[in-house]
Amino acid sequence: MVVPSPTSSKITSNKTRAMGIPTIDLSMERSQLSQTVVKACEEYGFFRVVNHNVPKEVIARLEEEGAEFFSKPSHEKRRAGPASPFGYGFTNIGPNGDIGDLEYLLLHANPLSIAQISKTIANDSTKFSTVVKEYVEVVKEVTCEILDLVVEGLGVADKSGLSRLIRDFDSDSVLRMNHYPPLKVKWKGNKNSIGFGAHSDPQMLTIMRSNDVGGLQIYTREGLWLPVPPDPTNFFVMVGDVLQVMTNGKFMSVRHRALTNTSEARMSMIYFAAPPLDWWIAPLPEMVSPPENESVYKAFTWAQYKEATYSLRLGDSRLDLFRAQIDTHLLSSSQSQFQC
Ligand SMILES: C=C1C[C@]23C[C@@]1(O)CC[C@H]2[C@@]12CC[C@H](O)[C@@](C)(C(=O)O1)[C@H]2[C@@H]3C(=O)O
Ligand SMILES: O=C(O)CCC(=O)C(=O)O
Ligand SMILES: [Fe+2]
Repeated sequence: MVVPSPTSSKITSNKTRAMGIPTIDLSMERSQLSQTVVKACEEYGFFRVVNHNVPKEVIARLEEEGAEFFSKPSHEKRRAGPASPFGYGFTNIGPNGDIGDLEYLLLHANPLSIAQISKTIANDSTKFSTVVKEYVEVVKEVTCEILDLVVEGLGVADKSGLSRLIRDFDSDSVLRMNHYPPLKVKWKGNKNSIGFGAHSDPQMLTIMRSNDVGGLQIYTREGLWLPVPPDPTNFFVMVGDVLQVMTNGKFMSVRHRALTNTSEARMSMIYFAAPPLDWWIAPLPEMVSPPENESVYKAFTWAQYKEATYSLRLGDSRLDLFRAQIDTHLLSSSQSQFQC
């Protein structure tokens, strides 16, 4: 069932409804669950997941490894950088001049890559690598369960068509740990800064959690930035650009950003589920039938989409470049108004 989060007001009208954060209880009866997941993806592109069965020890172990790494002196952390794209990064986000008040670790989710990069990150690289792999495995399962529910709710014939891409050994999924230190300068009143600027995630689905410090905001269809109350024991799920294309625009990737907190450090861990690089992305057959439901997007590989993503700024709207009929005005306005 889509229900308001405990911190949001009771859903009563269309206006207040938009203000709530939908919560999906994974222990619910399956047919109802799949419909609810589809509804949340369609209406918000964002929801909280509870009763996910991920052992809290797995989360705690990664949290501990992250905290240990980020507490090291800068010169030690820099040995794991620069993030191009994988490794340790700070202030710079991506290759095109985007900046934010954060430091991060960006890792490919493939077990061999994790083992390799861990050597540059931790003194006990075997422990670090084991903890990261364990987290990736459990969060991948949650992702696949959600994707199977999506497929079921949409009435797609190939029941594991989406999750198979994420389970594939060559899946291009990544794991990111962001650390937002508290502001050094204390302002009168509350003055937050931008930790991670507004954007949508390019992949299929994003599964994130953070410690008990707020900062994440999502951009609602009503044009408001909605703060997401932190929930360290549960996950937040976001529709990414690839799922928008695969559903032919029925789902829309959600814009979001992270603000820093003035007094407390925030740490988030985010799994971005992506298909293999050579996978062709196009609307699912059921999303373009009957035939008058034409595809809104051209087909492209994930590698092509990534290339476009990395050639643009964080807040730019890359999907416009892959529309079946490109409006010339969209080409020039793919430089987004959402930069901040
Ligand atoms: C500025 C950039 C960083 C980013 C690649 C990009 O060129 C545009 C998208 C950014 C993003 C956002 C979601 C994920 O955090 C990320 C890893 C991704 O796949 O796309 C980052 C990229 C990055 O930090 O490398
Ligand atoms: O750290 C966060 O809460 C959000 C970061 C984010 O959106 C990203 O890394 O893509
Ligand atoms: Fe993001």
